[in-house]
Amino acid sequence: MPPIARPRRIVGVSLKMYFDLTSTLSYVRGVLQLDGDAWNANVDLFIIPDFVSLTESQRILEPSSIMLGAQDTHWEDKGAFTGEVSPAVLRQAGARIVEIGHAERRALFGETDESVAKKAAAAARNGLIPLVCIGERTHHSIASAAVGAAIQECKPQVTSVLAAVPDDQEVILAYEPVWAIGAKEPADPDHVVNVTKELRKFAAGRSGVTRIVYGGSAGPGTYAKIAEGVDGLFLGRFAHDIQNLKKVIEEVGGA
Ligand SMILES: O=C(CO)COP(=O)(O)O
Repeated sequence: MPPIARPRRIVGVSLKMYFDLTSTLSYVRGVLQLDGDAWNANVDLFIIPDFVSLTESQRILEPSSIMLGAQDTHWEDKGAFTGEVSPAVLRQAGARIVEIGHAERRALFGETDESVAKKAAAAARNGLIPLVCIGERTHHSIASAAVGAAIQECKPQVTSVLAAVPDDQEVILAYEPVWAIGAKEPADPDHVVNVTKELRKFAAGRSGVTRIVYGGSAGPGTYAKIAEGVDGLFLGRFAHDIQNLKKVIEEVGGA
């Protein structure tokens, strides 16, 4: 059998709630300067600022191929849902991707597999690519047990989402072990490769493109060690320095 073609690689950054409005927009302008033929050929790039910065970010990124994302969505398109943001409005504001179920939202804001699946369906319905964050909460010290435990915890997170979106819907799965987020270093590369190889099997047979990226203290030097398992990286703090982001894009595009 010929090897299964791997999807196009992708790198993304979530700014979470780290920056104020001015810093966010100057970051987005800085990233725009990185857009160029050298890496465009191999890598997709996305940025996820806070909701308020979306429309201005869209104006900045308009001439580029850089995709804009939102950090969350509501599962209904409109109605009496004070404080929530509609996926239809996100699309109108220029978002192409919507992040759903980040570990911080699951831990701090009561996000569940059920709400994540409903949000993924809402994203799909509105022409947005769901970027669904999954990952185990506990770091097992025995490496051999850690992979099985991670798969067990991630399986319902993945399958509930894939059951909720059309088979041909493009999906990005971000494998982010909770214990590796906000840490000094990313998770052990062997662990990431072993877990993501198994996760890919849950999406086998889908007709829609399913990309798997790794997140959790990722930065320059991370991708090469885990390229066997993932299609790219989802960055947090270590992309705040735009030169680091540039290095990562070059590494992912060239690997
Ligand atoms: O949560 C993350 C991306 O969604 C990763 O954040 P850090 O890279 O800052 O750990």
